[in-house]
Amino acid sequence: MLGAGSWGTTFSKILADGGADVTLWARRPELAREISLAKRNSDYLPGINLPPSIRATSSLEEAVGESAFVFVSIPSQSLRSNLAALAPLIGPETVVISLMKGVEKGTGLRMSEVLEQGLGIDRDRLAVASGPNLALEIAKEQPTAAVISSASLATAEAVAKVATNRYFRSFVNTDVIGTEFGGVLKNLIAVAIGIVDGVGYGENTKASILTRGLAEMTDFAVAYGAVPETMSGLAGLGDLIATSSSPLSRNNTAGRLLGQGYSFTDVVARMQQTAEGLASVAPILTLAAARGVDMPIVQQVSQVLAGTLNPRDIAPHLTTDSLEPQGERPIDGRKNRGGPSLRRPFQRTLDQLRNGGRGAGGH
Ligand SMILES: NC(=O)C1=CN([C@@H]2O[C@H](COP(=O)(O)OP(=O)(O)OC[C@H]3O[C@@H](n4cnc5c(N)ncnc54)[C@H](OP(=O)(O)O)[C@@H]3O)[C@@H](O)[C@H]2O)C=CC1
Ligand SMILES: O=C(CO)COP(=O)(O)O
Repeated sequence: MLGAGSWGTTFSKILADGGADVTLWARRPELAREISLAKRNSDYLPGINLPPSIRATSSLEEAVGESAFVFVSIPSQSLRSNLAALAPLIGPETVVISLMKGVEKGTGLRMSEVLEQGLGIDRDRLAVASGPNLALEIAKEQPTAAVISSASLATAEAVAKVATNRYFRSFVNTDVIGTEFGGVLKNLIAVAIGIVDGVGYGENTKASILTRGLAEMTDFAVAYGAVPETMSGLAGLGDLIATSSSPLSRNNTAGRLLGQGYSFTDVVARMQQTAEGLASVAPILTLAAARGVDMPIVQQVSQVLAGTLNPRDIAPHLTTDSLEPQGERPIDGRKNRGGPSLRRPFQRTLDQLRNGGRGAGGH
């Protein structure tokens, strides 16, 4: 496991409790020592006892060793700078799994794409893990599910097998794009929910943003090739609910501080852990513009971050001039407007009545 923050350490516990032999890489030798000797990570998981079998080291070479699986859990924006040192250590059969939920600033690449580029390994040996996975709850062994996704189903299944234990269950899919974007996009909606929470707005506002946020996430992910159903699964809706409703979420917390009137600079200074959503807003809006996807919620989050929109005025679900229920539709990626799911059958019935039962347009 590369990265001894809250998620890397918790995921190491998941793996060790499932019977795997785990070595954790912490870039600070003193943290590696604490984990190895005291079986504690007091910086990131205070009060949690780690499995006795977990070892930690500050040597990347020692951590990777002959491992069959290399999990990566560091902040997204720092991934690329670590790959030059990692690439020569990865064996020809090693499977590399991203636990990260961000896109790279500047390139807009997903983490599995950065890994593919930087390590030069085949997609079939890459996987991503995502889902409603607040680290501290899992570290306390509260029952949780996740999704492991890979272009190769066999790879996803092999990873899911090691990432399953008595309190943690991994499901599989092959929709890497949807699984990965689900984890990125829900962070942005969780920031928006945090903002309105910080302002003091209530459940109607939050439910409106949550619901419209899911539609926005689905439009974006489908435009980039995701399977729509992934957004209504653990990596989409599941993670959106967990992250938007928990004070444990750093993205939600960052949003709440913004809603309380702190500036972006103040929020970053106050956050002791990674809030990925803050760095992903700009690249996601660039990607959305490139495919013509409308993202009013993420747009307004970006304006609050820039200080150009007062958090009290955030109402992204009200920013349309049209009275049509824009984009309102079942979570299947198709809009109702002119779409077949709701309007067509009703239209046909009216036309049939008008035409004496001969159907729309006389057909
Ligand atoms: N925490 C959670 O509940 C979950 C987090 N995730 C994702 O996991 C990823 C990691 O997050 P998380 O563990 O929470 O973050 P934390 O802030 O808790 O930990 C970050 C870790 O990365 C290390 N790190 C920071 N900068 C660098 C760098 N430049 N090079 C190498 N290592 C670095 C830190 O080391 P140091 O201590 O020395 O600074 C620390 O070990 C994120 O993408 C997040 O979205 C996914 C699911 C759940
Ligand atoms: O990804 C997470 C839960 O699934 C963790 O969310 P935060 O990064 O907002 O804490």
